[in-house]
Amino acid sequence: MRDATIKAMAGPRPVVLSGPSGAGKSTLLKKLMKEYDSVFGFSVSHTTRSPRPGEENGKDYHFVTREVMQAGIDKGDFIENAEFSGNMYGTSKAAVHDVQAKNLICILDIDMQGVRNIKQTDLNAIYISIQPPSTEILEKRLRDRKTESEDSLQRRLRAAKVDMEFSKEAGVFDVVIVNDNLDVAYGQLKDALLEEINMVKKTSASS
Ligand SMILES: Nc1nc2c(ncn2[C@@H]2O[C@H](COP(=O)(O)OP(=O)(O)O)[C@@H](O)[C@H]2O)c(=O)[nH]1
Ligand SMILES: Nc1ncnc2c1ncn2[C@@H]1O[C@H](COP(=O)(O)OP(=O)(O)O)[C@@H](O)[C@H]1O
Repeated sequence: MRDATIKAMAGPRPVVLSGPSGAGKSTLLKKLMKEYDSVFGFSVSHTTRSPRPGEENGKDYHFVTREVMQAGIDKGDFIENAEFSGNMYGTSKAAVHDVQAKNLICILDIDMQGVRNIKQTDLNAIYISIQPPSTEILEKRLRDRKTESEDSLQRRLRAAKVDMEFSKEAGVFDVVIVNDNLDVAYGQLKDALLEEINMVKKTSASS
């Protein structure tokens, strides 16, 4: 077990969303948080990448330098961390604690290294993979998003190929959702989480 302190704070089971960059994780997650704002809370990761237009420090990510991030890792502040496409990303213990302290379902948006590492903890998460319909569609969505340089785009597409294979490994994900039509994919995501959503709603109604 990598971290035993998290368990003491345990509320409802956390949800891990993973999948290739551009598969639609943020889009689906934002829809879910909007519809169920009193049910889900987002685990705000740290990253060394630069903010995109519209991204807010402390809301989308904690945007930090490599030095600050490494110091936090060395201090033991992180549950997991990974290098993705030339940048560092990581989930701090505080990010998960903050959400669980509010008795909300904690959602983590992390890459496949994060999935492997979170599986070693006692977080007892639900693992959901969001996949694109094809690599061609993924590339088009990433290009249309206009957030990446050509180099960053190519790195993400290379990582996507590995991620798409990883999603097929037996026993890793509880649910794999192919995000073709957004409304259909969103419906599948809600279905996968229905039990947890109802549990949180019942608990908050009775308290
Ligand atoms: N391991 C890990 N991966 C993360 C974390 N935060 C974000 N990621 C992943 O890092 C990758 C890149 O994220 P980002 O730069 O926001 O790009 P995007 O996925 O294309 O929107 C995605 O696969 C995220 O799921 C984290 O705290 N830990
Ligand atoms: N089902 C879908 N159909 C068409 N475009 C989509 C769909 N889902 C997401 N997108 C678009 O694809 C791009 C990548 O989605 P995003 O949520 O940023 O992916 P991720 O968070 O997995 O990197 C965004 O521009 C988003 O608006």
